Amino acid sequence: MYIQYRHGAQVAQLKDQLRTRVLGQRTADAASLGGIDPAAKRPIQGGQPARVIDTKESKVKVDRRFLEQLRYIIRICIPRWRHKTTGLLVLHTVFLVLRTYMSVVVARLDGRLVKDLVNADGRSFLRGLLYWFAIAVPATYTNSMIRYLQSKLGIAFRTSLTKHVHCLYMENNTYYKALNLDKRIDGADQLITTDLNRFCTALAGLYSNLGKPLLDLIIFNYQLARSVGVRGMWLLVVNYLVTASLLRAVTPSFGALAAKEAKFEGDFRSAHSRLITNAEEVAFYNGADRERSILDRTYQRLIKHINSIYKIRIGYNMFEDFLIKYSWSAVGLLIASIPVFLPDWAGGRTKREAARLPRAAAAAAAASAATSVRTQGFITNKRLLMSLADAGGRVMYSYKELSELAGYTFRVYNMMIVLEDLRHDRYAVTGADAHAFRLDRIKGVMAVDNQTIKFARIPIVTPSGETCLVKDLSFEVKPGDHLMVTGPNGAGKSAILRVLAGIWPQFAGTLVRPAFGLEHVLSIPQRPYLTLGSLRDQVIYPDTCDAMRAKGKTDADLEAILKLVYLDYILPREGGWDTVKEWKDVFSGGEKQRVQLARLFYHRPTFAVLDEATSAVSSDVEALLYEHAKDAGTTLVTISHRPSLFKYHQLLLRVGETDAAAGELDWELTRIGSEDTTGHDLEAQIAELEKQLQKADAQKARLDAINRELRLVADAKPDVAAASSIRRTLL
Ligand SMILES: Nc1ncnc2c1ncn2[C@@H]1O[C@H](COP(=O)(O)OP(=O)(O)OP(=O)(O)O)[C@@H](O)[C@H]1O
Repeated sequence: MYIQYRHGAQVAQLKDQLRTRVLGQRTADAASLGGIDPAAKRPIQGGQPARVIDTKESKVKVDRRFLEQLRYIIRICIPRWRHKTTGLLVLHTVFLVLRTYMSVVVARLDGRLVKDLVNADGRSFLRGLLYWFAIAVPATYTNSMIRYLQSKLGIAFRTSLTKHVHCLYMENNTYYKALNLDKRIDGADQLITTDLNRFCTALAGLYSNLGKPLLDLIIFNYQLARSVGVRGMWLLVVNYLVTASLLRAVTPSFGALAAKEAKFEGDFRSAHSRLITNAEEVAFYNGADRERSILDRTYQRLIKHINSIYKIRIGYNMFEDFLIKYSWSAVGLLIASIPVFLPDWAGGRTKREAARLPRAAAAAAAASAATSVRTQGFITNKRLLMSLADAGGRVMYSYKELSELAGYTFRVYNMMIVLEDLRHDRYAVTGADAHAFRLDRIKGVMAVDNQTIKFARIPIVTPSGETCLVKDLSFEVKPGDHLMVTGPNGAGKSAILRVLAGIWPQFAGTLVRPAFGLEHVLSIPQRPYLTLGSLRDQVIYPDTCDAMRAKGKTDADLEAILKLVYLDYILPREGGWDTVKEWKDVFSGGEKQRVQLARLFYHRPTFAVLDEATSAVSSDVEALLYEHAKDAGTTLVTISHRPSLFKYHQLLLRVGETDAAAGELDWELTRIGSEDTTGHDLEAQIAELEKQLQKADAQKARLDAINRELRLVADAKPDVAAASSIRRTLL
């Protein structure tokens, strides 16, 4: 019987019969969706444009955009005030203040020690030394706590961000969409593992590298103002302003350079990952030289870029050192000399100390006391100025770090925005105006019926909307109606399954399918997937051991399943269910496929979609597997080129075999056993027989050749036994 659906009527009927739900709207409740939670995993939707992001690294700098991006990320790191990270920040700040206070105390003590030396006051000097050691203990503790808390802050930022990104990445198949449907980010693995870490380290470092010197600047300036007076302070402020504007003018765009470096690092890493994933194939092809040239090329590009950064840094560092180390020291000495040469300009504290000098004493004693007070003041001021120069220097250096942070912020922010877009099915549509199908105009409708898979006028289109592989596809599979899908390579057979699974967009038409869940539909892909974990984990994937026990299944049940797929021998071979190995390297191609089939018997779905899932399994075993699957009550949807599988199915869907250019539909649905498929069956069987006949001819020719050789050998050496032994060997 020939079945060809009438699309319009079919769709109208569908609409009447089924509770439908338009993608992108969550109007139906769980009950009306056949038991699935509407917020649970859904097929991809559309209708909203993606947010426009600027992906040009060259535009990265410390500006308003950077601050907005940073604010966005920090709000994810610290979502509320009563957060663990806030506690860390407060503690870190306390230690930073403590360190600055210690620096002031040390500067004063230093001045006092030198004064005692000049005065030759041994007792006071020894007392001062005692203070010196006493302060060393809390000072060193403070320093190491600052380093510890900085690392803890970095980890806290990273944990919050990684959790957030994992949530975005793993929900609603975003990881698949980032790779296949939207090209705005490349190397998501590098972004999540390396760039995120660099961002967090830079942010935590910046807080202490910028927060501490800023605090130092305030406190030291106040201390200094009391000593060197207002004019001295003005000189200092002018010095800061001039230096800062000079540095800003000459600083290269370190942010853009850092973002580019991170990208090249990502490319280099992914080149290595590709080699690891495809090591066996490369080895078979002897492709080491070709692969090495790819690795070398990506490495060279990275190194060339890093070298150019180093070269840029030579001139910049020279200028920075000249300004901060030498000019600032000279200005510092000038300022420290104010109380000595211009006592009228000095600050209040210096004047008070000068006033306390003994007036009535002898001239020599007065001169000596004045010298010691001046020395103490100078040493204290010099130390404060050195600390100030150090703090100012660090603030200036931080500008470079801030620029680099801008680079990492740019990459992390863009990744988050894209992932968020993809999670909500917002795609970047490039040059798609010319296409009939667009990701931002998805009109597909989906309904849930646990006993049906039904396509009604659904076009099978590549995700970009560029190529329509199958036009207005319509078919229906009910339990027991096993369907086989055939067609030439690249016709779009697997694409049909991708639309069914909701990982490719359904641009139009109506899809009726069971709720999402492996007990309803299990898809077994072309390339077997083996997960990290024990042998048991391979069979029950994606369930965990606890989930398996909760379902009331035991290891004995799993053993029975292994028997069904003729894999029971692997249990003793691999050392039991708890053995953990890199299973993709342990199993042969056929074994991998049979492990995948074991999952089918474990989950026992209503429908199983097998995409060339038995291509590496021998025909006799394949036949038994199909029989077992059908006995288990699973309805099969098989993609295969093997005519030998026809007999296990009721329906045959052929795609890509008609002349689509002539306006015909490029698919055809027939019932197996009907006149049409019988013809197809016969053709396939004739082709198979012809192939075998050709083989027989080749074997006969080989036999003749061997007999001729033997005759020659027998003529030369008439030893019949030897000749027959040679014959056995040759055959
Ligand atoms: N992510 C993608 N983006 C764009 N085009 C794609 C994508 N994935 C596959 N295609 C294209 O879609 C077409 C159909 O692919 P599909 O995997 O469905 O073929 P198939 O009929 O299953 O072929 P085969 O028998 O070789 O497995 C191919 O031409 C392929 O290049």
